[in-house]
Amino acid sequence: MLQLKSVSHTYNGKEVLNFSDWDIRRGENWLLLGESGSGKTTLLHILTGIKKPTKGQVMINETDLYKLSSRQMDRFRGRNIGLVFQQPHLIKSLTVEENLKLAQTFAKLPEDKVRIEEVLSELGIIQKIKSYPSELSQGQLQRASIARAVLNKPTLLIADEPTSSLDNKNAKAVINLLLKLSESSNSTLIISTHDDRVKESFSKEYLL
Ligand SMILES: Nc1ncnc2c1ncn2[C@@H]1O[C@H](COP(=O)(O)OP(=O)(O)OP(=O)(O)O)[C@@H](O)[C@H]1O
Repeated sequence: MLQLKSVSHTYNGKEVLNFSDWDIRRGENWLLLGESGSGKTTLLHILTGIKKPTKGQVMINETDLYKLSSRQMDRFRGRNIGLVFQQPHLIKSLTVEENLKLAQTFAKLPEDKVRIEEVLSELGIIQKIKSYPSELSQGQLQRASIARAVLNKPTLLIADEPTSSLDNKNAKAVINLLLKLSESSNSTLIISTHDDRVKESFSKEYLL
């Protein structure tokens, strides 16, 4: 479902990052590992349509990502790719529910309150549906941002250092949740991490 072919990226004409080819099948779970500065963030941005690589091709579900127009890209990303960041990126002036509605609107999908309630219940934060991000704990915030990422049932779920700001208990819960959600929707999961607490749950690794 995802192929990375002959991809490299050059910053300022000198910093060259070469990425080995990567072939991911639907439903697989992968860890993206590499030292600081090895290019993990760059690669995640390339995989999610945020950064066009200097060379090479990214195919997701038979779509050549960088052949899409920016409009098509926004729609494709909203429907096919769920992103979880290190720090939850929710809009502070909107409630949890409004943040999720926005994710449906961005993907040009109809507003679906039932789906929003379903996801928040699954993640154990339905009681926070009308709360603002500032009223949530760190663990709840991370779960709200996971809710947003999985809302549109993406075939590819990508998490960039999702556990680094969490304590052991929340880190384990978040990993188990990501594994469970990706399994139940048969989506592919890629997690970039330094976190040893995460490594034991995965067998496939892409090393930078
Ligand atoms: N906008 C930029 N301009 C120039 N060089 C950049 C830019 N962004 C990243 N780099 C360089 O590219 C390399 C890879 O950076 P990247 O952020 O992808 O690494 P990383 O593996 O995510 O690191 P970390 O784990 O520390 O976040 C680094 O040497 C970095 O200095």
